[in-house]
Amino acid sequence: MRDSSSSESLTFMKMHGLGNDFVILDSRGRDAVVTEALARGLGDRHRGVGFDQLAEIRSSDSADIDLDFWNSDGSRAGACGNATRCVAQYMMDQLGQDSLTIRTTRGLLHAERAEGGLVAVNMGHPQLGWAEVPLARDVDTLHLPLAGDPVAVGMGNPHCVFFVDSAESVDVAGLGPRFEKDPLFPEATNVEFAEVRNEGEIRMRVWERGTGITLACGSGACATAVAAHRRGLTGRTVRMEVDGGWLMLDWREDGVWMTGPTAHVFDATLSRAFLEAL
Ligand SMILES: N[C@H](CCC[C@H](N)C(=O)O)C(=O)O
Repeated sequence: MRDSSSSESLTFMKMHGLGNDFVILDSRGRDAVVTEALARGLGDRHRGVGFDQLAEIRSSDSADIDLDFWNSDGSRAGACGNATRCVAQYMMDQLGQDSLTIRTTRGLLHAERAEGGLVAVNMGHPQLGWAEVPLARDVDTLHLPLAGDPVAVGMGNPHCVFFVDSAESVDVAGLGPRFEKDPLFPEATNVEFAEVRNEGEIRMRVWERGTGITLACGSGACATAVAAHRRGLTGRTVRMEVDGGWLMLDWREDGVWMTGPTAHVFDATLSRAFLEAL
């Protein structure tokens, strides 16, 4: 058995979904290896590998796999839609399956192959009540008492969605961190800036909690689609252009489905020296 204090080397995969990039560790059949220090060390793009999220696959007794997520600052993420799709692609290929069940901290998720080599995942029902998001106090999640009149949506992690006239001209780097740590969000929040182009299409840019600007955020795309529909701006199905490409969102009876591409970039091994220096 390997554990985080071991000096053995450690193999990992680098994958991405629309440029939202991940280091993925396959820890099935062994003890979990990820610690906050490992997440932060690996997440350093200069001295480590670099990723938006780290995902660790674990053996499961109630699904095909269990899956845990970390941000590059070492904090835990309760949900990560694009990493879920990437891991689903890897596991379905490895197991020769067309669908996969995944246990995450937010519950059981279902993923499957979609047309054109894409992967779809049901990210579950959105959390629309203030306590579920979570927010610090009882306010209307559809109109938060914050400048810009954003919407709060939980997707297993918190999201604060602003509707803007032009997503391209929003200062995401300036506004993102300001709202990420707003006291209304006791666990901080991911921040989305969405421009509704028409009732079936949205342009969205994102500041992720614990990571910063990313090229795509799957749970953020789901939250944005839910917020737009709740505001009466779109239907239940939308195409969404993020900085890294396009996602399809569909808020169905059984949850919010997200479909998009995945890419497996390389596999590599961390040196003992790197692990020992953590
Ligand atoms: N990139 C991820 C979201 C990570 C969420 C994380 N930043 C947090 O909630 O702390 C996604 O595709 O859903």
